[in-house]
Amino acid sequence: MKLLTNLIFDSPAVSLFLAVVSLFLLYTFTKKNYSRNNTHLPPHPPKLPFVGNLLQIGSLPHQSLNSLSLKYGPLMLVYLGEMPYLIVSSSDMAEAVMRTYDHTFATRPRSVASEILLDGDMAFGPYGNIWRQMRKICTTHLLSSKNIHSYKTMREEEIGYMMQEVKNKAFLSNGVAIDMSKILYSFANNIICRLVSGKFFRDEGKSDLFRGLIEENVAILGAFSVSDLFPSLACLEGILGLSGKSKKHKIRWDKLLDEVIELHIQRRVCGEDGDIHEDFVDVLLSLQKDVCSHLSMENVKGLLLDMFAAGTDTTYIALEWTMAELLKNPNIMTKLQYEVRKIVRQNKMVTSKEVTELPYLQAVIKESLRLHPPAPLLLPRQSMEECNINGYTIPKGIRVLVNFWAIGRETKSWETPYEFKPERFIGSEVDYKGTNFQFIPFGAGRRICPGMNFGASTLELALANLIYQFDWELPCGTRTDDFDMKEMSGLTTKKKEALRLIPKYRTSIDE
Ligand code: HEM
Repeated sequence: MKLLTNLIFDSPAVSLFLAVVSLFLLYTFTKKNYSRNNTHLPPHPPKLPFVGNLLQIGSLPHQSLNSLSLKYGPLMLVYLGEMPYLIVSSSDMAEAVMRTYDHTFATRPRSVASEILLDGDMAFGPYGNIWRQMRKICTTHLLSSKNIHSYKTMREEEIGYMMQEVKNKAFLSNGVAIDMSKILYSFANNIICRLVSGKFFRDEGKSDLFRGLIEENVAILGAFSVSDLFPSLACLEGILGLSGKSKKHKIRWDKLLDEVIELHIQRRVCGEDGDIHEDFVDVLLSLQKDVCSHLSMENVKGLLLDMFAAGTDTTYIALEWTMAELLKNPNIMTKLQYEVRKIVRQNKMVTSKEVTELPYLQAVIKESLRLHPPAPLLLPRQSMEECNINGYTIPKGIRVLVNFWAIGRETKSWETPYEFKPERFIGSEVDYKGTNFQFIPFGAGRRICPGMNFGASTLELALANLIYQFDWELPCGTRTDDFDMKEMSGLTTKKKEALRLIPKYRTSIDE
């Protein structure tokens, strides 16, 4: 989540902005706020007028919020500009929000960018009938267990392409480290584009176009616009805010999605069927024809955009961190390679079926998601009515951030929480399905990630093949202790430095 601090310091309009801030300081002193009206609100750190607690939030908000919550408790208020946010930082409080009061917190706050870019979508859309209908389509027609199984061949094919790319780059680089972040990003991007639009995206130049648009999406959706945090400055949105950028970006998406949809319509009319399986565009177009369907073309495009935005970064980031942890912990890498190579003896590639027989691999992925959740603050929620949690009044309309990064490090749930120790998941019932609130990398409740099973299967198969087919080394001169594990802030949290590794292809699997 791009911080306002970034917004202020990066913006060319910084001076104008600060001048306006000073003028409004006086105004906000007199402005009524939640804390003066209600004494039962959760505690909050001391705040400055107008900017609230913004200056206490560093470039990695989940880490700053974790430090504040250790002082002010697992349910605290933080003022980001004029807007109060409820920060949830323990498994108990997460359970209260996402199970006990699941319905109360089932909606999402709208931001300037999501309002423009994702009008009619599901992931950032308000809770209600349209969301329910889209969610049903998503879980029964697009990402059901049956469908996920049917995407097996496509997933294996895309992993095959990635393996070939690593092999080629390893050959050409002649023992020099290659940029694995780039390769993993392309893989995650290709698999989501293929899932959503079939092979269309591979047409001339389209792959790069999709990639650029998705990257821009994540950047825009992860940034706060001025009026998101300072509603009293809404009049300055046009000059300082994100709305202009979001509108331009939306036009580019519309053009591309119209083209994808038109091509799918024509293909149906001509009776062509290039892909063995229907892709998401095909499914959504069929459903739209249903007389009972209230799915507008905006909803179809919104759902397609959701898949691109929610599926690409998360998958790539999870793979990037898992590989980084394995290189940092060579004993764990050896143990994992032993497990995979023992089961998979005959094949050139690990198959989806074989992955189900690899408990240590699954433990490694869970441990990586615990320490490095791709979405450390999940996606924001908003309360639809007032409620009472732990003796505190939670007002209607308040925005909520569940800090899973902090929950994954809670000492009451996790022994030596900062250590990468996959063994903790062996023989443990703790899973990410949304019922164990100490482990919710995919969220929980009615807004839980509908791509969880698809995402997890992709991670498992990709990782199994990466470590089955290759041995991996750090760049020459880098020791495991020096290996950079810093995070970079955004809607999702990737590695700050690109993951550069030396892959050594195991020629024995060709024999
Ligand atoms: C490692 C992979 C992934 C992770 C860690 C992840 C994580 C998340 C999280 C934390 C949320 C918010 C849940 C909440 O508010 O409780 C979410 C929502 C969502 N995710 Fe994922 N996700 C992943 C992969 C995917 C994939 C592959 C897709 C689609 C193909 C997807 C589609 C969505 C959608 C559409 C939502 C919004 C759901 C709603 O608001 O009803 N995700 N995801």
